[in-house]
Amino acid sequence: MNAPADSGARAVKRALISVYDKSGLTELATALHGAGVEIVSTGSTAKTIAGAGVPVVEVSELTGFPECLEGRVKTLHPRVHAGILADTRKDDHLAQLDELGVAPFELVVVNLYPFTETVASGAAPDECVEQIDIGGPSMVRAAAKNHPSVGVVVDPADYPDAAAAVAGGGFTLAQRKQLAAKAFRHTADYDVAVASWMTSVVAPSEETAGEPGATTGAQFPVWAGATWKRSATLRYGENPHQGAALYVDTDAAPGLAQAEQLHGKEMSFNNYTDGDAAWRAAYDHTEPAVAIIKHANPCGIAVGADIAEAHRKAHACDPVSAYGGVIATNREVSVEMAEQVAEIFTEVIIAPSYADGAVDVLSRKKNIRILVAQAPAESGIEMRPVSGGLLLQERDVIDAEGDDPANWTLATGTAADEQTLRDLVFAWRACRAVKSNAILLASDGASVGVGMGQVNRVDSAHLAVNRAGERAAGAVGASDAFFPFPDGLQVLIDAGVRAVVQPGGSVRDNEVIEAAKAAGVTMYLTGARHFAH
Ligand SMILES: NC(=O)c1ncn([C@@H]2O[C@H](COP(=O)(O)O)[C@@H](O)[C@H]2O)c1NC=O
Repeated sequence: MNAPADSGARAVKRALISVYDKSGLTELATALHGAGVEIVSTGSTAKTIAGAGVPVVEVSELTGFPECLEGRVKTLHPRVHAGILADTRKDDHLAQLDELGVAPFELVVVNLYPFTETVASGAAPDECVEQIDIGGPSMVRAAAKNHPSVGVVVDPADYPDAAAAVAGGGFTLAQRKQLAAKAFRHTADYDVAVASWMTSVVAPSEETAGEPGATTGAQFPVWAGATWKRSATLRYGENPHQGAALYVDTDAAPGLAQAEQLHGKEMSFNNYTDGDAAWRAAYDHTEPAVAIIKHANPCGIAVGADIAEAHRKAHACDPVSAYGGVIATNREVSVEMAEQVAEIFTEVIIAPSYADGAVDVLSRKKNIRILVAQAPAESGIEMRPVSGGLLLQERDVIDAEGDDPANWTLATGTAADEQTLRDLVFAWRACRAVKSNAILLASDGASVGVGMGQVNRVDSAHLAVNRAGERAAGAVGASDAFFPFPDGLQVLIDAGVRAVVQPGGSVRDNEVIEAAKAAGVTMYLTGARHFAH
């Protein structure tokens, strides 16, 4: 590959190579040597190169100073850094190099000590500290700053292109800029990992609120850093006039953002937000469960003896709204379920896996997006931007004391029989996925009416009852937060709901409980709340 004359290409005569990850190293060194490049290198990198029969100059020969302090000082020397940082477009820099007897480097190849991997392995703090690379980032940053004169390579995947560029007359200026930007991203990722660990683990702030589940300095450090990598540009955002892209958190456990798409049109912005809500809602249940989501709210959630049954029950909740929905399952999609879904216009289906033949059945619909994803994180910190800042909170998971029916208080009515209690537990879990104010009516392990996103609980109750129709009579109900007045509950009572679960905690709990009592409705108080905004 010959660089065009006006491309700013600079012939590579001398390369500095210092890499922890030795993959592809001998091939690169061989290619550089073949192109007439002199190679200078550190300790074990030099040994690997020499072992491949490629001539190499040890960096200690260049500096006249031994690598010392267990490798803490190898390349941190003016003879190295002057060679990297000289702006060879400038005559006075070249003259100074001459005076100092330093030759410039046109190529720097570095990758860093595996700090993140060492921390993840559970290594002791001293060992982690030893894996904080100092000399490597210094060279990378120096070379990236000096990209008008130097090419910098930090990723073994780029070696073949680098070798080709060198053989073709050197990197173009455009290539050196791209490489420099990648190099600064590499050191930025690295520094964020080190700074996060230092802040959260080595020197956490002392404040603790003391309450169970309360905010502590360790959960919410004085500084929070993360880096995101763009993994897709999207056709548009929430609306067609908004541009949008998908980024993946380089340190987080994989989730929907890393899902593999097996079939269908490109995922849209709204597919991702609905998909995330569906994915999480399905995994709020331990039995085979299906959640069907529209605009981040469930139009059907159900559990079943198998996934096909769960899907039938979830779909039956609100077939009108399920049209064009996003479906998620917490179990493998069976062929039986696939046949059912194939009959319904569905935007996206997300599952942990698909039985043999299920994808073929689903793919009969050209556009349905079929995704395989890893189970969502069971806990962790979630972020929400607000103007001028960011809110961080612990993820709301179904594991609070109040989510276990053993800890519920029977406020009034007869204790629920086994099936009723199962339905109450299901309704309570399903309600977590509904935007507040949330009222969810359920029967036989399936939602039958969902009221969501209203600014008062009475309207949510009306919505749930209207959607349930005749199915409200005999159903159970869950409310994501307490009834502030008896009015919302009364709507459910009037529709024939026979048992209700709610957090309790209103100053008017007595009035609410009295209304249930007067109607002969069983009411459990959980003491836990599941607002979702
Ligand atoms: N301290 C230094 O002067 C220094 N110079 C280069 N390194 C790192 O040493 C590693 C390569 O060492 P070796 O060639 O010995 O395997 C590279 O990951 C490089 O980033 C250094 N190590 C850590 O800071």
